[in-house]
Amino acid sequence: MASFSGFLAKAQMEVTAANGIPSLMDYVGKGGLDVGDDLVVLLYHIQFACKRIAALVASPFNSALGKHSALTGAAPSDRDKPKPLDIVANEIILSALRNSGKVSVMASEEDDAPIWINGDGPFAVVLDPLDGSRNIDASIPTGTIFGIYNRLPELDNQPVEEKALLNSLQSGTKLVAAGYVLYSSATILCASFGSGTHAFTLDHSTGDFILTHPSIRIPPRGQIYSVNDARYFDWPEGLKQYIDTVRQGKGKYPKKYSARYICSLVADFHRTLLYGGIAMNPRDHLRLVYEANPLSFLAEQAGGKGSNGKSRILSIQPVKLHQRLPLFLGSCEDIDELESYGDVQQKVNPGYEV
Ligand SMILES: O=P(O)(O)OC[C@H]1O[C@](O)(COP(=O)(O)O)[C@@H](O)[C@@H]1O
Repeated sequence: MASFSGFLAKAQMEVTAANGIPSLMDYVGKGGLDVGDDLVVLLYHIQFACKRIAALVASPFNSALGKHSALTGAAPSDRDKPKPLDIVANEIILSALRNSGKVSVMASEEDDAPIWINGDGPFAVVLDPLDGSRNIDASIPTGTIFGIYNRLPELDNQPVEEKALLNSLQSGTKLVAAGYVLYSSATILCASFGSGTHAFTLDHSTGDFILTHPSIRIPPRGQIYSVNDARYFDWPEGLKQYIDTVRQGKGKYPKKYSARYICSLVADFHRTLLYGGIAMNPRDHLRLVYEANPLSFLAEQAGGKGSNGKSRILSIQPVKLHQRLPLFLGSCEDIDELESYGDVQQKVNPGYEV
């Protein structure tokens, strides 16, 4: 007799096929967006790596792994040292990118310098393999963020270190594709290839990412601000005034705003993409190359904005791989209103190491 889960899987496959709902791989392939064979192969390997990471994050053994601090040399109180799962995730993605044969260089939050992989690979990939990993022990959502650039052929004859770095420091305006994978109650892969932002939910019964949110549009206005407001007293006057104004319903949108803050960038951004509002970190904390740029690309492709509080994130030329900056992502009208307060970047950061 067929098992219930087998029955469920078959029924779901029939429903998806009957409704013509494509999987990620169908969607990007020749019958869909047709993003090109090289990018399809790369995406196949990235999504495969992220399914492995999703399984690890949800594993009953992930916290046991976390206790082996000898693996990383990190003392438990050392807030910014990579946790073991960050490292495992990094290795999983590196191996997937190598296996794809499509990547010349990978630049990751977990590595001091970019890793040169294969001079023939058509793409450079920047990534944060597991953001928010300090949340894992409490089963709070985490995420992988990635950005994909074309390799710059004019650098091919440069020394390896130099071409690895310069390929990784391309302006966000040159992104070919970007995405994130949210590991939460559902595992969601959200990506853009330069024609809209689309999200796919992992169907655990078939192992496919299924298109669940085609052509996402961020509402032009949200009613939510997302920030760590324990730092209120370190904020500049402009940011204090903006938050005080919208939470009293005295802003351009005459409704009282609500606060939501998960403290996990991918999760806070995902909610903002769907519901609108602003996800922000006003201090110099988040990274331009592999956090702010990919997420700003997704925000813009969904009709929203990514700003450092003064200007467009994608137009900032990176000068260092691990460069940090204030980040404001979300609804167009909310970001415009916030920027009109002028002074919204937190310059001081007393009491916090990073
Ligand atoms: O401490 P803050 O300012 O609230 O910053 C929280 C942010 O830091 C992050 O945890 C990333 O920081 P790490 O790279 O140090 O893990 C984000 O996921 C989150 O949005």
